Amino acid sequence: MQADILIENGWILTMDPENTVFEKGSLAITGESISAIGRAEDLSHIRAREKVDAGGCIVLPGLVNVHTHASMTLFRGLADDLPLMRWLEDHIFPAEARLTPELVRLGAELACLEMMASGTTTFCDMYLFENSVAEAADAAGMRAVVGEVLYDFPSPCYGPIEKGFLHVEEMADRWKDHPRITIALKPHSPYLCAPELLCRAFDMAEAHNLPFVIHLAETAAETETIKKRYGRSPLAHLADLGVLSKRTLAAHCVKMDEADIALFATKGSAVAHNPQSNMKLASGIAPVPAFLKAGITVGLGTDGAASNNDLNILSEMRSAALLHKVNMEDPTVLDARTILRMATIDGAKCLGLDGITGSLERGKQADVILMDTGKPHMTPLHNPFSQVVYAAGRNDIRDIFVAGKGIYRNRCHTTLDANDICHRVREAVAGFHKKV
Ligand SMILES: CSC[C@H]1O[C@@H](n2cnc3c(O)ncnc32)[C@H](O)[C@@H]1O
Ligand SMILES: [Zn+2]
Repeated sequence: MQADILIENGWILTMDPENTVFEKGSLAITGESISAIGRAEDLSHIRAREKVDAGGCIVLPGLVNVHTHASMTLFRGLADDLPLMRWLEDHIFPAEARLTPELVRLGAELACLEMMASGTTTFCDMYLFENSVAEAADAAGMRAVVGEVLYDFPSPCYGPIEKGFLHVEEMADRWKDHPRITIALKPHSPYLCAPELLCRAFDMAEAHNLPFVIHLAETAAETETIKKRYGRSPLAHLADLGVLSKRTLAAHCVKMDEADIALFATKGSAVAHNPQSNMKLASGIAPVPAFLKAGITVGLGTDGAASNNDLNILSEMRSAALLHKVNMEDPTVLDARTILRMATIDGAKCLGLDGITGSLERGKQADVILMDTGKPHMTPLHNPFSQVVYAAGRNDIRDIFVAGKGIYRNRCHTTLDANDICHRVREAVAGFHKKV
């Protein structure tokens, strides 16, 4: 058999339904896909254009960041240590009024650099001027689910909401045949979107068979507002409107009680859990163990870099594991395997992409990362799941492949010019500050 790339002798965590592990395994890539995977000795007959020595590496599916606002890298550190509403209304919304498609593209490129260097191959983004984010993801060689944010007030991107729906139609048409970019419907939240907007966005998602992504139940203030306005919890309000289904991904879900969770589980919707953003904005702790018990799919997100302040899913995994253990006073909740599934195959499920990514299986897209285990903090290596979740840092990521293409090799970006982008961001942000 002839392959394009053969990754040899790595400790492979497939994240397939059985959590199959090959302690000394190989993985062959032909074109965009995984053409063989198994024990190294069983695949030694495979010839390849390029052989990649993964000795001393853990080989994993690319990580999936199910909730971010990539271009908010531009606002990293602009305003910290504030609750959500003051942070948004006093600092972030005024800064965002000055955004342009060019700035959003630059911020997204910076985000892609950071995400790739920390093992992320797929991300789900909601922001303004999202065509620019899709272009950045495309140039980076990453996989992305992108959607223009919709809300009741005029957007700096499309103006009034009527034009917003037209804009989303155009985006869906522009990117419909792209192999790595998916468009989604992304109304901001129940508190910034009227029921008519939510229903229309959901109907459009149904008509185009696209994901429907929304912020939900992020804070106590949101619950209070929605209860006052509609007489029910944010979750019950969305259920009433009929916008919860298998295509719905709800970000945060911090303020959900037992009744909300039971109702949510019947809809087959998924949760994007953002532990670091929720901790930093002091929003609260999402009841993730209860979600899992109810059979709800949960993926991990960073949220934007202005409320985190990085885009590192590896550290998000560790935070999620530790947060829920201490919250439940139970060290057995969210074990390392469960956490790694949330950051890989369950993340892919949240985005409707589990048929093509999220695990290393023959026929799936070759979205693969190699993690170096040679450094002192990674030594010794008793259990690779534990090592990835509790010990690894982003500097341990050595190589990344998306759809069979090496987009980060030997800790160097191959698709984007990191020095140039960082330089341009510094310049753009200096000018931006002067205008504020
Ligand atoms: C998400 S794009 C639209 C809008 O939402 C703002 N935003 C960023 N982070 C959050 C969050 O955690 N909850 C609610 N809204 C958020 C972003 O700055 C954009 O203006
Ligand atoms: Zn968000």
